[in-house]
Amino acid sequence: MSQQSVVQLRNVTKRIGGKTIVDSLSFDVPKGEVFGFLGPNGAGKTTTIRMMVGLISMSAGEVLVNGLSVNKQFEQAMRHVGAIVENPELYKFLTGYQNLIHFARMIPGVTRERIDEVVALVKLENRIHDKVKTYSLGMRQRLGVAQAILHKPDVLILDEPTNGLDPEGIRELRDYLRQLSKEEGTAIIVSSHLLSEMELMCDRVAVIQNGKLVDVRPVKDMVAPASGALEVAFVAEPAERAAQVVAQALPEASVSLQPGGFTAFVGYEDIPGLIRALVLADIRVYGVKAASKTLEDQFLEMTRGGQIV
Ligand SMILES: Nc1ncnc2c1ncn2[C@@H]1O[C@H](COP(=O)(O)OP(=O)(O)OP(=O)(O)O)[C@@H](O)[C@H]1O
Repeated sequence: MSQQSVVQLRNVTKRIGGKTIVDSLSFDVPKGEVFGFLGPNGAGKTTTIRMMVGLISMSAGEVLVNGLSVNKQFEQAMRHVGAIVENPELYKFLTGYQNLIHFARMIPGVTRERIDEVVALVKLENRIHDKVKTYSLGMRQRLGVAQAILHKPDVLILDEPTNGLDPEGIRELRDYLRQLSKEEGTAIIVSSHLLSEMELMCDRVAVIQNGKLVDVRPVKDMVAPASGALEVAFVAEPAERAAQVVAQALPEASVSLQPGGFTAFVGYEDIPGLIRALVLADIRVYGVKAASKTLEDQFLEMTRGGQIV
């Protein structure tokens, strides 16, 4: 992944009626990254996104898109941005394809080939010539994304894109957003209050609460600690002897006995060897699973007491 930043937020602040709703947010999003903007309801995600796309003004700070200031060079900056902030505007009595042709007319240089390309990217080939009124919510949203990326933006910004989608729709969204970041190098910023989705969809996540940035971290660091050691729970009998076998095989594993088994801090690559050592020592192994904190646990800790929906 290139480290070139497509989007830069510098101390972005929004005050409304003496209340600070977004408080000096700063982060960078590089090319090709899927970046999650995670926070409980009312944290300030939508307000931040609205400032990023120039729908509302900032009280202080700056947003740069490819180095262009959203404040001072709005039109040039927006040429590199695709966004769905409110529901995408679609003509329900036209087909998906007719909708795309309509929007393409407003953007110089969009060819029929590009339209076919975006239709394939969002996997609407089979239904693109049907009327939008027959589309499911997920399909409408895909058409919205197709429309937002017609001009090959360097960044695509989606506010709560999974809202109202069923699990299948969420999985599809995740797949084509990943593909878009990979194939077109598009930086993607998605907001959500749903942790499990961010974990699967994003490379990095920024956690925001009460308008403040609590943390920005690669998802893989949230799932596995930086040392590479995972806390793994073994269900094994007899537990005491099992714990001894592991402690002998891996003295640094800090094994602790639990009812019906034990937990140990081990490298991912150590797990098969440990299972083998246990089996060779005639230990009955019933289960092995990661016991590291989930992203959800960490998020709850970070936003202690925040309203999570
Ligand atoms: N125009 C406004 N006037 C007063 N308060 C506002 C205004 N716009 C937003 N707020 C407040 O700012 C806070 C942040 O709102 P925002 O919609 O950005 O949060 P969010 O993180 O997107 O939440 P949600 O997930 O509920 O959309 C909320 O407390 C909201 O009530």
